[in-house]
Amino acid sequence: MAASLHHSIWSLRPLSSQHSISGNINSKKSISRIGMQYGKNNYRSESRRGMRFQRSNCKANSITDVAKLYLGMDFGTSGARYAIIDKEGVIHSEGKRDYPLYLNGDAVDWVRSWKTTLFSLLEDIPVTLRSLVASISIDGTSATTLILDSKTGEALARPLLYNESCPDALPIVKSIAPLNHTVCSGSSTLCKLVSWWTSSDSSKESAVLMHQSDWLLWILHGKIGVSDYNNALKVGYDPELESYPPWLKSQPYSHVLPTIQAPGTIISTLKEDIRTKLGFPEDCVVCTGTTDSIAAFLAARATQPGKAVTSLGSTLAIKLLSTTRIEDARFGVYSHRLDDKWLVGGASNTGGAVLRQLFSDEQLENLSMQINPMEASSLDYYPLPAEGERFPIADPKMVPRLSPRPECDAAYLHGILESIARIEAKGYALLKDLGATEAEEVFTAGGGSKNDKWTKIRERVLGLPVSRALQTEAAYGAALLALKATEQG
Ligand SMILES: Nc1ncnc2c1ncn2[C@@H]1O[C@H](COP(=O)(O)OP(=O)(O)O)[C@@H](O)[C@H]1O
Ligand SMILES: O=C(CO)[C@H](O)[C@H](O)COP(=O)(O)O
Repeated sequence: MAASLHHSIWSLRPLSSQHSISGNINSKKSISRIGMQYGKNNYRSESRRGMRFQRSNCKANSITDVAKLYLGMDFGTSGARYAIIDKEGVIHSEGKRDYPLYLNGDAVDWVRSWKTTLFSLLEDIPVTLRSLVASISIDGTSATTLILDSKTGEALARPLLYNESCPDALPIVKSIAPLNHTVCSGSSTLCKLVSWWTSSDSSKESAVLMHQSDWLLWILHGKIGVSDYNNALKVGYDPELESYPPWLKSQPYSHVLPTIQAPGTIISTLKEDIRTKLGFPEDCVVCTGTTDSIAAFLAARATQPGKAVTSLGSTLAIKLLSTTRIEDARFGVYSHRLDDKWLVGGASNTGGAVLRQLFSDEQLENLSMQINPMEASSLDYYPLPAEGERFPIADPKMVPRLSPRPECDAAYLHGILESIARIEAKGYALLKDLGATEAEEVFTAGGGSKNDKWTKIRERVLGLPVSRALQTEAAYGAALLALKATEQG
């Protein structure tokens, strides 16, 4: 790999040797260096301005003992979260917000929803902690694409989400990119850019492309058009060359591409007006982010090749630490850079979004209790929330398969969980077949990680040790990025 112009952001100090705790964790125990300990999260769910928010604050014995804190924010598929840690990785506060629904005609006004959520979460942070925050980072959903006017900051088109596809642009992208390159997928950021470029009649000379987390960070630091080499992978940036490849730089829209830094690179201080209004310190810096599933991997602190993290959120994203880089758009397989190694994997549209269409979280918990995870389900589904799949089958026309539905809901859920586990197993087998380091252990992040029965089903189907990561929230990984940025200076 080319000598890195980017500092090594991935050699995060392992803050603890233990990566996971098996079994169902319903509380986080942490004895910090300042003798602070907090047990079960005291989530208080309050309604404020009609939006549900949850906050958990550990009560520091002596807050003045904490020199500096680090804020990570995760803008996932169904909601956003924050985590505030100290340099030992002890959590001082966490919070969560569902996205408020704003409509712009028939379309969801995501720009307004995400911006509202950003400031709601910042305001949810206890004022006493805000004054100690030294650095902020944000992760977002990968390939969620915004195109803005770099002069005004106004959006030139509606955001295109991570799982939206622009098949119209695929033939053009395939004609310029290498065979089976990561961008050769309808849901790639480059397909979204080319689709806009070829169809929009808005002004193009001052356009700039940003990903969801880049855009949220821009609101905080004010330097438009800056991204990171994880988010930029799917627009065609080459993290090994540390540049856009010649076949992309020669395109008429190359001026729209953002400048790239390593994840966790300080961009600027927090904007004055936000800082003074919300009570953050003068030296609070904002740094580049990453994608949500990479932040989840960072949170798990898996550092050896063969270790993997499956993010069981609204989607199923798998990340395997490998010494070899692989990519094949025919199957939706690509490699993100992780210092001198590669995070190989892909993201399926299966996952929690399908479960949420059928069951409430409470029903999931109750029905799961009735499942015997050591018994294989004979039901064979391909659970998708809608038409389209990205990995391990890259088919934008793939239709969900969720029938026949048995009378018993517990049996139905068992079949769905087992079918999702089979997709996960197929994904890991595909990575091995394509030459990646073989998976030897899987940690789990995301909302599905709390389901102990599902963990056991997955362990049986994958034939590998599967456990819940010690930290299951991507926001924790983003906070580690913010911490790392300040250590790099
Ligand atoms: N007990 C459970 N078993 C399985 N899945 C669950 C359970 N509780 C919540 N989930 C799923 O977790 C998902 C939310 O996880 P989360 O990581 O917050 O998603 P995202 O960040 O992608 O929005 C929901 O789709 C929900 O169906
Ligand atoms: O499914 C998703 C949303 O949660 C994203 O696609 C996920 O971020 C996977 O993308 P990447 O592997 O680039 O992080």
